[in-house]
Amino acid sequence: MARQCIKNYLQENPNKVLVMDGGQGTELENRGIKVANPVWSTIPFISESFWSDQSSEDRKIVKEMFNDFINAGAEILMTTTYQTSFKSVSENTPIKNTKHYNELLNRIIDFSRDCIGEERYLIGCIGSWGAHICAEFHGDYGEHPENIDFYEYFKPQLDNFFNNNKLDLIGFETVPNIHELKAILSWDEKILSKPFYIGLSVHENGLLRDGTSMQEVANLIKGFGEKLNPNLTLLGINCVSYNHSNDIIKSIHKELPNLPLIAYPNSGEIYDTTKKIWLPNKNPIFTWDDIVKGYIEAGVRIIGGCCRTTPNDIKAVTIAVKERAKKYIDM
Ligand code: MET
Ligand SMILES: [Zn+2]
Repeated sequence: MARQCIKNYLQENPNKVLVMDGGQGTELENRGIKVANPVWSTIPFISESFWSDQSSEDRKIVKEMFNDFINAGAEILMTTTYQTSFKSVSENTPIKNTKHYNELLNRIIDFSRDCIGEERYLIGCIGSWGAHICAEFHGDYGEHPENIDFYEYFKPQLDNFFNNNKLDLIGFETVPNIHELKAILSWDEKILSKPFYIGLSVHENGLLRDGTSMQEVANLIKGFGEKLNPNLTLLGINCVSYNHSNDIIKSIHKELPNLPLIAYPNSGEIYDTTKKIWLPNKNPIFTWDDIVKGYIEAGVRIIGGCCRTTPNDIKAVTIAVKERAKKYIDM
């Protein structure tokens, strides 16, 4: 059965909350893929044996990851293309021209679609501009972020993703800088020609990583008025602190009460950039049930997990979402 356009689906089913998958990059790492390189979780797809050898170990690992997220309840899953911009790929792999780049993206999308089946939604994941220089968690884009040609950077991936019918939704992830947000919002329906969302990278203190308040973010969006691209389907947060994510979501909902939201926080563990290890979340004051409850009350329509969240986390999200749905029906 053909999938309904996700924007229409969300509008026609106002009480439905979709469960998303978890942090693929870190999950592939957990399963033995060495992702520590500039193209990160794209790495398994770069090797020719992934495509030529049906029994390749990496192929099995990626497939099993998708499978485990689906078994945990995920209804909408992502391509593992966070670090797959043309710039990152062409500077760090043998793929140097747009023809080969498009072949790579098409292969990844075909493979991901095969893994998740026809009935589930597939998100084409695009890491922020800052991702290619590891700036997505501080948002410092240099002295003149207003002069960065964001469109030139994103164009090859946008041209591919927005024209590929196997993708239902495009996700701009971990956007930490207001100039980048402004640029994405300025692209019209000809460029961003199908449903998309923007996942903001927000600090524990509630500000965008570059220091912009959520009120300023909202004013920027409201300022577009009628000119806002109608394909902007959801706004939200990803890879933000698990413990603080409810407050952040509430602050966005307060400013933009009519915009559907998406939220997928990280596991709450802290990455020690010096030692390059994840430190435990010493203070897990909330359960997924608390988190999901708060999200749904604040207009969140898609809930999943980002870095270091596993199929077990997604299982907990699924249970919490189902519990909420039951309560809603009982009311
Ligand atoms: C640094 S946030 C990364 C998000 C990405 N979707 C992943 O987990 O693979
Ligand atoms: Zn993440």
